Amino acid sequence: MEKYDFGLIGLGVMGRNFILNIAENGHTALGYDLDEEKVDALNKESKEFKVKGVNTLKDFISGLAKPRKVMLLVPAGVVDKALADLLPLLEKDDLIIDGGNSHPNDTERREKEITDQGFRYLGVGISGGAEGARRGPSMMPGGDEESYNLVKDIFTGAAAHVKGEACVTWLGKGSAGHFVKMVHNGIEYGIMQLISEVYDVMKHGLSMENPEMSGIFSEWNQGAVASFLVEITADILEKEDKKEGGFLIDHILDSAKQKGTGKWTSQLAMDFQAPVPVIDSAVSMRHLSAFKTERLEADSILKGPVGRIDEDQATFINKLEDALFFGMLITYAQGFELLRIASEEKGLGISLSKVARIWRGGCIIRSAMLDDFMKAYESDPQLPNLLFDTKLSATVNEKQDKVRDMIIQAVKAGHPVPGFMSSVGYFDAYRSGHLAANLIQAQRDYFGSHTYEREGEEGVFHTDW
Ligand SMILES: NC(=O)C1=CN([C@@H]2O[C@H](COP(=O)(O)OP(=O)(O)OC[C@H]3O[C@@H](n4cnc5c(N)ncnc54)[C@H](OP(=O)(O)O)[C@@H]3O)[C@@H](O)[C@H]2O)C=CC1
Ligand SMILES: O=C(CO)[C@H](O)[C@H](O)COP(=O)(O)O
Repeated sequence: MEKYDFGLIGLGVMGRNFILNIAENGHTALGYDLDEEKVDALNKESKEFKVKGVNTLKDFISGLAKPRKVMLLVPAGVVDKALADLLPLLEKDDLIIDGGNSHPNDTERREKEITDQGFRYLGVGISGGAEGARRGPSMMPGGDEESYNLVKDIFTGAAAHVKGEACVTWLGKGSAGHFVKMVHNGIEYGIMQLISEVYDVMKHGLSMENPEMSGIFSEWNQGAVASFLVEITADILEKEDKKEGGFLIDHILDSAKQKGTGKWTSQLAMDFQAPVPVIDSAVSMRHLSAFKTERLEADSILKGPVGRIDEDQATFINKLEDALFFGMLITYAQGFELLRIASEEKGLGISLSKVARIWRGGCIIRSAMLDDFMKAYESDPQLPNLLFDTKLSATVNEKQDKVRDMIIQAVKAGHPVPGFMSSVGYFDAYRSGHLAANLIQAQRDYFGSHTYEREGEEGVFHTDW
């Protein structure tokens, strides 16, 4: 019986597309899913590609060439169960790859448990949604490098390519891959929040119609903020609603769901004491959006302006574009700084230039800016923050006036722009040689005798206030 090169468990949105991508690149691949319909659907593809779907784990395992290479693409909550079913059927040196969005702490625990039993384990982040999985995602592998080399060719063929370079590279030990994917998603939350604030101000502050907004986003997608998320926003805004007429966007409930990766980013950033306020505010805004009933009630009690922006539309739109550039750059800067801090503390050895390189294509946060980030980290791998790069700092310095002005006008007119406010607040705090934390030290000592440090003196002090 023919043995297959690669096995995939979970033939849903990502798994089905990824297995076809692998097969299209000349590898034979075997798929398994609990859902028989998904297995049948895969078998319908077998005329075109060397793929096959099977209904039992036993057939799946016996059909794979040794050492087996098995990737899981199942929801985070069922990974342990899927592993418990799988492990008893495997043999020493078989490789298990978790390709889903797993929490980095879970990946570390699983890597230890699984390698202790003689198997190999990789935690690999994959980004790009259904289309990326099918045509070329960005892939973020972490774990033992020797194990990665077993699937390096398969992954390199499947990944997106930018300027001839594959958007995949081994990122570091342990949870490095899943940590990078988690931060990717945190940045994704931040940029989505900023774009939604722009949309809100355009719609309610400038009274713009959907096709007009779509046109602006399309135009922006040719410039400094060119990115996948800006591109799809242009598409979304012009989509008509087949059910009730008008535009689909106007029929969608203003209450966003989440699977949790943005929240994990904020939680772990807190653990590492890495400031990521744009991401935090994006996570909070998703929570606030879900308070629909409460918000409707508050709308009748809490009064404020919901007014027009009093500036010429073209001038204000130009400010919005610069604000989006500024906010996006700050969001990336926060994400990269979190990666730097966590990588150092955990000893993961993540190269930030490699991260920027593999995020340039295939993934949800791909954008024109990533080329500059890659160059910044290539010229100085020790860069503490992207804002220290000469070119990037000059750009934010130049754009900040327009961002401030945009925020002032949006706030005066009563439109919520917490993502942008967080980006400027972070920028102003980060560039402050003196923050007001001296007062916080004094207050802590006043109420709790926590002591304080003095400027230019060693040691700690306490005052009987
Ligand atoms: N969708 C996306 O855009 C992206 C998703 N991801 C991540 O990829 C992973 C997979 O996501 P996605 O493809 O969207 O999920 P789906 O829910 O679409 O697919 C998961 C599939 O796995 C099956 N499954 C669940 N448990 C088992 C098991 N023990 N054995 C075999 N099959 C099982 C499910 O079957 P059933 O439905 O019957 O339970 C389902 O068909 C997740 O971690 C997700 O966060 C990452 C990037 C993008
Ligand atoms: O990983 C992804 C994209 O990169 C997934 O689409 C993820 O599910 C998005 O996160 P959330 O559901 O929390 O919005």
